[in-house]
Amino acid sequence: MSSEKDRSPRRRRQGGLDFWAAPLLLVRYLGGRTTQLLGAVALGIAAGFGELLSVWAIWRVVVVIVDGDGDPATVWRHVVLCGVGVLGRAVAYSAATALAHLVAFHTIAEIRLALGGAWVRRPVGEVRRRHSSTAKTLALDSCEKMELFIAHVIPETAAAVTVWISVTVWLFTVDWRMTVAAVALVPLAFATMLRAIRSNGHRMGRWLEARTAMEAAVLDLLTALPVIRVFNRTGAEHRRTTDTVRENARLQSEWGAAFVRWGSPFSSLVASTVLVITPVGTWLLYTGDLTVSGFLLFVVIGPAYPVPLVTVFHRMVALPMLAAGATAIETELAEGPDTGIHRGTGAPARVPGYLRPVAVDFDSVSFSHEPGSEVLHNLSFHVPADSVTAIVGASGAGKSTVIELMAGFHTPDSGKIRLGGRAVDEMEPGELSRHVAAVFQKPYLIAGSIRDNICLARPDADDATIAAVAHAAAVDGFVEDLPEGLETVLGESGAGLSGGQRQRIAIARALLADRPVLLLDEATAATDPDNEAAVHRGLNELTRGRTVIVVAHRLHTIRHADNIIVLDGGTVAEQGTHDELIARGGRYAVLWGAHTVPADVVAGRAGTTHPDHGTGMHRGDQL
Ligand SMILES: Nc1ncnc2c1ncn2[C@@H]1O[C@H](COP(=O)(O)OP(=O)(O)OP(=O)(O)O)[C@@H](O)[C@H]1O
Repeated sequence: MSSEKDRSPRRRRQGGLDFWAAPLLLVRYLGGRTTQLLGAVALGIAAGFGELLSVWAIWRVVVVIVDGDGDPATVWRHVVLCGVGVLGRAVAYSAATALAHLVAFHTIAEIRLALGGAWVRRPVGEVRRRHSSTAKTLALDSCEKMELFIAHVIPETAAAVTVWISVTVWLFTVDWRMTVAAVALVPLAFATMLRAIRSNGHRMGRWLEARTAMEAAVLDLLTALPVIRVFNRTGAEHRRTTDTVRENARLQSEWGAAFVRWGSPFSSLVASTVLVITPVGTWLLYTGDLTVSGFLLFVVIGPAYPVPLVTVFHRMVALPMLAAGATAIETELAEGPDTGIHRGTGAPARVPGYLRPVAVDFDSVSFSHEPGSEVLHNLSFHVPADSVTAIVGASGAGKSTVIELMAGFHTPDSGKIRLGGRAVDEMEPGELSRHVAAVFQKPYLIAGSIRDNICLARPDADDATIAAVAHAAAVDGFVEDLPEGLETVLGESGAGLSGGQRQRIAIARALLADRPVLLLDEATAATDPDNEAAVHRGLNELTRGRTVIVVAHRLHTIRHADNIIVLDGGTVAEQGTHDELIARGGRYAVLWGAHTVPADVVAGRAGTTHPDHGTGMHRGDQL
């Protein structure tokens, strides 16, 4: 039965490459530029006819000299016509190329925006699972291939085919036998070219994968260079990169060998047209069925006029690569669920309680990052509005997963997450992010200035408000020392700032966002001692008057929390206040013991007796 799925990219490309992927992608993202594209095609055809006019004029000059009376006026008229043809071709070709490129750039921009939109809407967890080189291949390399298709293949093919057909018809009216001789080898030549293109079709998917793997390996090598050096893994990591580079070269050689096998006969066959024209023409001259000028026409034009087609076919060498890239883009745009939190059911965008602390509930939530390995099992807990709940547990217990689910990075496999009583998966687009702010262990910073980073959620914030949050988060302390102040443009991922400084920017950003629910995932773990007090001051300010869920390994930072949930293997092992849990002597007491003993050893040496050196989080006056 024919269904919607039958036309899906995956279905169409079964058994090889989907050569329709690029044209379909173009149609989808061409927008209102159809007229411009048709204009480029028309100008391309005009350029082809300009070239034809010049060749025809030269032939007429030859005819006048050989057959006619050699009238200088006629000769000059045709010389002028030849010039008009050459000039016309140059003008039309330039205009066609410029117009086609404009269309190409616009279309590629639309495709890139669509890819960006798809990644932004998709659950963060799903997008993060992929290596950034995959995104780079799709958004840069595969999109660039579309430029070749739109700006060159389309107008040039239209021009070449139109001119070839027109010239063939014209030559046919001059002498059909010579025309047959002139085109005799063309079908054979193009059959070999098609064979050459198809011979590599099945290799393109693998080549694309190999290229992506190579780029990923190079990126990994560069990113991890410091630890690779420190741990003396240079040889091993370099070998991994080398292997991917070699594999890429091997596939390219394979591709080249297969192409040459069929591509070379193509070039030879096209060049051999004159070998057919010459004996047939000589015979017809001998029998008196062809004039000398007619013979010259075929000898001059016969081998030359398929040349634009040859150029086009050489461009088509890239078609399998283009098809593979376009298919990958199409699959990326079609694939995967939109993040569940955007599937609204018509509820109002601003629920009652907006910007007031709301309760958070996990109601029998189960979740697996990978199919078959569930991380959270029927997890239920209640975080009252305007309270602080800490989630602790051994490494791998699922603490960060709880935070990521709460932030909407993933959708639960089953169960509900509720915010102020409303299920997150029934919220309107953007509603969850209007309620929730997060500060992670790694303070993700965007490319831009410190001000841009602080104002991420509220780009229109006024200077006084920015100054207030910068002060509360102790950002102003180090910003004042920077020559450009808040306008200082950060290097990649905040390069140039310490971990604590980056964290303070993240805290200022969350303060300015002013969300009623705050998620803190190991927000102080990477903070150096010099910055710790400042970061804690910022956090204490941030947690005031909000519903806070905090994940922490350093238990002394959360011992004043209203409720501590101890996770074990994706379920709640126990919960209560610090004192209650210590008194119970269960899992938390064991964790606390493990947490304090090594610290006491250090503290003992330093002459102190407690790990909390006064830097713990204190929520306003409560925590
Ligand atoms: N993106 C992911 N893909 C696959 N598995 C994952 C992913 N993230 C986490 N996991 C797995 O889920 C489980 C819970 O991980 P999670 O990071 O939530 O634990 P955690 O309690 O925060 O650990 P830690 O204290 O070490 O940060 C672990 O077994 C981990 O290997």
